[in-house]
Amino acid sequence: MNAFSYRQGVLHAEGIPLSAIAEAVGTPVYVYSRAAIVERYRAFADALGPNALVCFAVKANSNLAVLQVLAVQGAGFDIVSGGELARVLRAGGDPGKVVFSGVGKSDAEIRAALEAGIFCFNVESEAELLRIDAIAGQLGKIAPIALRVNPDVDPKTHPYISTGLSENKFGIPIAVAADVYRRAARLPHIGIRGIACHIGSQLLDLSPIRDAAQRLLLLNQTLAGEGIEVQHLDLGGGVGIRYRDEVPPSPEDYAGMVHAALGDMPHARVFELGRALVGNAGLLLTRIEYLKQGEDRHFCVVDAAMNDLMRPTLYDAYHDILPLRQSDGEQRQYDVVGPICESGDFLAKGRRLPELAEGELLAVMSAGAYGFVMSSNYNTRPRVPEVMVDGEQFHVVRRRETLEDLFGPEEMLPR
Ligand SMILES: Cc1ncc(COP(=O)(O)O)c(C=O)c1O
Ligand SMILES: N[C@@H](CCCC[NH3+])C(=O)O
Repeated sequence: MNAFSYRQGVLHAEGIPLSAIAEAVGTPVYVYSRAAIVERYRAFADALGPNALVCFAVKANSNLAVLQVLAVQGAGFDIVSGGELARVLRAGGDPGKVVFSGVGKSDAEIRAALEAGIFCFNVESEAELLRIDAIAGQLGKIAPIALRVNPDVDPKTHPYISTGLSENKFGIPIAVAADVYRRAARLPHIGIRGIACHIGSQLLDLSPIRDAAQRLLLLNQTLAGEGIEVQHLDLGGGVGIRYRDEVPPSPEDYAGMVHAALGDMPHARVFELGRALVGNAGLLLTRIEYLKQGEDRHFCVVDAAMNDLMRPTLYDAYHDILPLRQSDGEQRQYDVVGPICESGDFLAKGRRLPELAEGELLAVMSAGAYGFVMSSNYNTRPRVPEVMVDGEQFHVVRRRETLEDLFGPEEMLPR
């Protein structure tokens, strides 16, 4: 399905013209499609089969309504902080389906996860393993763990979002992983459950994940030979989406790769998909404030900025920009920029668009993942609202911040 499409020349989110949302809620605003999220989750979960636990990587979009939609479908969750754990619990997610990744888990976060009864800690260093063992001991619990190994494969993606190379801070080098497992097996409050990895994000080629899976299998063989049995293999996330003209793997391609790599190993399979589930289920709606003629280019100044959507400036990422009204009129090249005082504040550069007018609405596409969650209050700009469309209806699932939300009396020194 296409959550966002032109109907009679007007861009809709499911059954609602986007202009109706802008009128009711104002701009900028993030708009998500419930049906699109459900469809993507179902496609992956069904293709991967009953032996799979598909965990949504909460970092991609932590809006409670998004988590709630996925929880109702039976999704698990991949979290990287106590804050994300709290969100999953608030949204009705099952703690028994939560995996906890991240290189810097604090005492308080480890304790909260043990108390909630999560499925598994993906442990990223030996020091962390010892700390989890000690805290589990204090609580009288056995902590379920997998080691997140760093398989040292090149995911062939943007260097900022690659995580599985030896130069990256993530995971335990695969060469020493067996040793750490041996030590883990002797710790009194650690229960070894799995082997995990995650090599990077926005992967368009599945062969690096297959290579990583093969390295996990070799490690599993070594461990099994010594009587250390794991019950699950966690291949992480990272499946890419189409932003422009990429051809990302389909859920069936992905499931096929997993089957080819793991064959009929009896182990449960865990996945940590973020972007692939929600990236194209969201957009950022913005209004044109001014059109401005530079010496050699047209600037289109919109009311959304790099603080609302950071990906273009941070990764030079491409996001399609669609005018709300379809037009086959003459095109021009625009730099679509925001109001922030940084030259890096752009949403698109040199983009061909039909001739634009002040006050017009634009949709910045593929903004459902790593959009709102990476926003900030830079330039004292309130965070924008989030809306969930459901057929012919929509719900405001996070209101726009007010200036009162942004500064409190505690900021002032005593007079
Ligand atoms: C440990 C871990 N799991 C899962 C993900 C989700 O990645 P993606 O949104 O690319 O599926 C990430 C982010 O790259 C991650 O760091
Ligand atoms: N924030 C990145 C993805 C990072 C993935 C987290 N490990 C993006 O927008 O593409």
